[in-house]
Amino acid sequence: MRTTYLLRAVAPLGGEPVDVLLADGVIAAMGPDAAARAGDDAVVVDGAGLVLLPGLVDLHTHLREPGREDAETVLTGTRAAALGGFTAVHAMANTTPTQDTAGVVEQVWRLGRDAGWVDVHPVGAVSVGLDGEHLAELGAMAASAARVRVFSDDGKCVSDPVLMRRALEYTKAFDGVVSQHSQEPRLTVGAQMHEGVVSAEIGLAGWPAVAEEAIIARDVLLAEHVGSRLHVCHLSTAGSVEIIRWAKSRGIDVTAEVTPHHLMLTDEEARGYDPVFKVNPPLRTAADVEAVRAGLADGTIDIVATDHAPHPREDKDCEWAAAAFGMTGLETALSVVQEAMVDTGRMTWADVARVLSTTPAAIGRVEDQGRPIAVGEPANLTLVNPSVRRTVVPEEQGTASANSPFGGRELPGAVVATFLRGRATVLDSRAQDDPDGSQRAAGREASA
Ligand SMILES: NC(=O)N[C@@H](CC(=O)O)C(=O)O
Ligand SMILES: [Zn+2]
Ligand SMILES: [Zn+2]
Repeated sequence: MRTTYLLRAVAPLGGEPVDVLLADGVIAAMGPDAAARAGDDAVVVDGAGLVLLPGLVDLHTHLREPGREDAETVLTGTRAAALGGFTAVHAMANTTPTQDTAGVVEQVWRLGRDAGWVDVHPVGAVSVGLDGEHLAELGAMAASAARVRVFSDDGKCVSDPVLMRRALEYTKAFDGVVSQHSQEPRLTVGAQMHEGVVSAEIGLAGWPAVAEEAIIARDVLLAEHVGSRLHVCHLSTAGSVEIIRWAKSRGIDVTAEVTPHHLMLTDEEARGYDPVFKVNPPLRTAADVEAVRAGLADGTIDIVATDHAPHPREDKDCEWAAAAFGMTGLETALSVVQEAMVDTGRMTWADVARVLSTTPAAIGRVEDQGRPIAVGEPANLTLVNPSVRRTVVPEEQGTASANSPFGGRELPGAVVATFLRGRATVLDSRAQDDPDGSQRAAGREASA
């Protein structure tokens, strides 16, 4: 028997409070009907003051399995995702072995299904072993059980324009999209942080904005020439926002993402030489932060994606130059977006639903996520309390790694509950462990 939930007086997209009944994996009723139809055994959630959002969808997560289970596994990473309010994640391809064949993407997809915390959509590599030279079997990954639609060599740039052109051409056949990590490799040899005043003062090799912008400019022109769609990963500079704005005004089919950390943090953080702030692309200037916030608010930037990049202690607790690039983000993303965009009056909760759920689902061609909050829709939902503040303690998070750049900071908002097809993966802000997997199995049957 599956649990039903009566959410009392929750505010869909921050609007008027209403009762919502979740039963049999779907939104069964809304309004006065909901309480009337709830049975005596329904679990009642007091939702006064809480915002109900469609379950969040991340287009850019590193789950690290297979190969770096010391940093994260599909199980720990997807539990972290559920705690962050996500109901689906796209798992990046830079695993070991690389997610460049139907076999490997199916393995990751199965691990995600068996874990049951969120839906896992593996990203397929563009090139074999991310070698940047040989096109991977994109069609076989698309046709596999994992139904791959997003392809990326993320971590590395598809810098060869001929390979990029071929990938853009091939993905058209199955409505896929190439998600580019825009980093001109020759302009960033040995780069450690944003190239600017701070890098000059503290003596770290710079990663110039033009290394990102040159690739984005090239790729939007290639996408126009080939007539295919393009997605730009973790855009980080004011110039990149300008190029995307221009491309969209020309009718080029391009979408772009920004990470929570690029919406909040600047290169000033590097002054303490703490590698927790070392990331690709690097934290930029305050002017860049303002530009990406403006770009997200006006729709030039389509989505927020976490680029959750867990690393074990030994790869981060070392000198800056030796440390790995990347920071965790699944469990702070919504709070950072609230602080940077909602509490500043630049976006509404409906906008948050668009940039963290509806549009990422659309870009990834995920049909049962990012849906309207309406009767009959699958109950993939997130319940948020925007009125609380909490201090981030990386060691207490669900992720297996502690490299959060927000450790020790106070952020607004908390995920109270996450529902995946009507089943609570998170309730009272706690992960709902289900050791025998019975509820998860029930959820799967209902969704099949
Ligand atoms: N963002 C990062 O700094 N690191 C990512 C790779 C990537 O997203 O480019 C990782 O895999 O660790
Ligand atoms: Zn990247
Ligand atoms: Zn990444």
